[in-house]
Amino acid sequence: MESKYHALKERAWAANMEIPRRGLAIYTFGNVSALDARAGVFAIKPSGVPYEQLQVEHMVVVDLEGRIVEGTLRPSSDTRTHLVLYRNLKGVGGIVHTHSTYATGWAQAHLPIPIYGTTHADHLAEDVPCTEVMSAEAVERDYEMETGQQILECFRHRDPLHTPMVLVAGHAPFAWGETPEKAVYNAAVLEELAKMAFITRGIHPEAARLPDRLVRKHFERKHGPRAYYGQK
Ligand SMILES: O=C(CO)[C@@H](O)[C@@H](O)COP(=O)(O)O
Repeated sequence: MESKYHALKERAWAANMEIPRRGLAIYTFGNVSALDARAGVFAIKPSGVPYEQLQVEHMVVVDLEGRIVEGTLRPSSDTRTHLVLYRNLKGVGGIVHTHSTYATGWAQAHLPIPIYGTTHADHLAEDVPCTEVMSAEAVERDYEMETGQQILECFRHRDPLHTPMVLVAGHAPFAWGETPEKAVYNAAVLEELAKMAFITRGIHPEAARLPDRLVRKHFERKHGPRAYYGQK
């Protein structure tokens, strides 16, 4: 008999299949989840399953208490990070974690991605934030939950739906969106912005950020007039 979560699992599976298709991860690096807010569950990629072997029935369904509701495989090792974000970021329907090369490079350097140009401003009106480096105590407590808390700390004064991405210092990027498809789109945009910024800084180490007036112009052209620019 078909699972009552088949549609959710299929949507999460399809979003995961976009990750290697967009060159955002190899083998098992990363994971995508999709939320069914009404049912109070999300479907997430199982841990350690290579994308090319992934099937819809492999997807694991987890409730917002972190309990496995359906699935025979172990959910992604990042499940508790997804859980923290779903519980606290209202309006988020899909979350992506990858180890995409350039964004991971900036995360490993513990640096936000500066807004150097209009390509960046078309998507965000601020630097891509990077979390603080996690303390040894937090690592020992619960690395995945603490990673989620570190991300929330970055968004204490930011609107997560206007800056739907973050670099986890020493680790790699997370991105999200109102839908899993939008979350994958944001993860792909993040990687492209990271690559462009890396090249810009390589050409000119002292490259200047885009002036605010141009940031505002490009962000408004895409998103309409807003009272904020990444800030709550
Ligand atoms: O970030 C990491 C490891 O650093 C994980 O996302 C990556 O290895 C994928 O793990 P899962 O296969 O989802 O458990």
